[in-house]
Amino acid sequence: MAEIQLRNLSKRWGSFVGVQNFDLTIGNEEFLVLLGPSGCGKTTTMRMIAGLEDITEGEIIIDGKVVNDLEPKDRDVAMVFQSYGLYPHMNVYENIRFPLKVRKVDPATHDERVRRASAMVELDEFLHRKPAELSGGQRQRVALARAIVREPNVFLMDEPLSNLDAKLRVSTRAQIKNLSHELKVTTVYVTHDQIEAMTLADRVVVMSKGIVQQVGTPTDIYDMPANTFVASFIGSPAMNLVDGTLSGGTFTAKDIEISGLTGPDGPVTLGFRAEDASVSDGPAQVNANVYSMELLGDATMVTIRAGGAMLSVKAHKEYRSEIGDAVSYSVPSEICHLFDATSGERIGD
Ligand SMILES: Nc1ncnc2c1ncn2[C@@H]1O[C@H](COP(=O)(O)OP(=O)(O)OP(=O)(O)O)[C@@H](O)[C@H]1O
Repeated sequence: MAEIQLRNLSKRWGSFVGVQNFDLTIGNEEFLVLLGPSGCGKTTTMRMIAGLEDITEGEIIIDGKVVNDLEPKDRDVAMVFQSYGLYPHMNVYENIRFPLKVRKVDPATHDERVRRASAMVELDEFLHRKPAELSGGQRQRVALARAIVREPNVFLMDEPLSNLDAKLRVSTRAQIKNLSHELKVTTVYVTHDQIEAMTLADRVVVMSKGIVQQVGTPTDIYDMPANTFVASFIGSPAMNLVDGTLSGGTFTAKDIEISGLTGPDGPVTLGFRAEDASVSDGPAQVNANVYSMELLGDATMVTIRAGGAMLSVKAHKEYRSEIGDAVSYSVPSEICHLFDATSGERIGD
């Protein structure tokens, strides 16, 4: 159990900024996900917490103690990486036991601890196997068990699912969620996959170019993106964004007119989610021609080009039309988000 305080944390290599002024308290037992595109500074932040990367500026405080100068081994954090880092010559049992030996934990307790950790990730039947005799998912579970067996104060997980195929990723994700519920260990989890972030996190930190863009619960981030970067990074498909002009509460762009909005007159970016709008037979706010139509099984995604942007709406699964057909979208003002045209920052609630 641990609270982690990151106080104005920065990392620079020469003039290149990897992470800038990261300031956040991670609560005891919280599952925090660092989310962002490749190169945004997620791994660097995690490596600073682990003690694998020097800090240029700022402080890391774990349970009230500044750990900036502590060696990784003295920080009581366990890491799980995307490459499993298993020892090929050791069987599963010995791989899981290894951290206990290194840390000189009382040998009398090893067997019970290894068996408890391996049971948690359902590896009981594979203890005698070598890593080469395991599937990718099983190897990743050995890596998880090896972190669990230490009973650390903090788990740090860096894209632990990225080497697994899509199906295995979903089941292992559920297992991590279940484990974190059972173990109640403060966890920092790095991913570029927004679905992983949304499903696992108590809170998500969205990062871009070394800078924190928004911190919030998955619902906060989905429903109230702080800026156009977050809006376009979260959700599948991403939020529709279109540039236009707001005047007296009415947004206009080519083929689009939406009234009843609140915001200052002038250029703005309007956003709405595909599932919040609908294809309309009656009077509608967006009128254009179908650019593409994709059958998703549970819905039909209809995309048009309007206002210089591609805009998608989820229609009923039985909806059909042809490319080029005229189509209308109903986009009520209540589902719309407004962003400053220059800074991309959210306007109002
Ligand atoms: N030792 C280093 N020297 C110089 N630049 C570095 C070094 N390590 C990382 N960087 C740079 O810092 C930035 C952040 O890297 P980081 O690994 O934290 O990104 P990330 O968000 O984890 O990306 P990914 O998802 O690809 O792992 C990148 O632009 C990277 O090239």
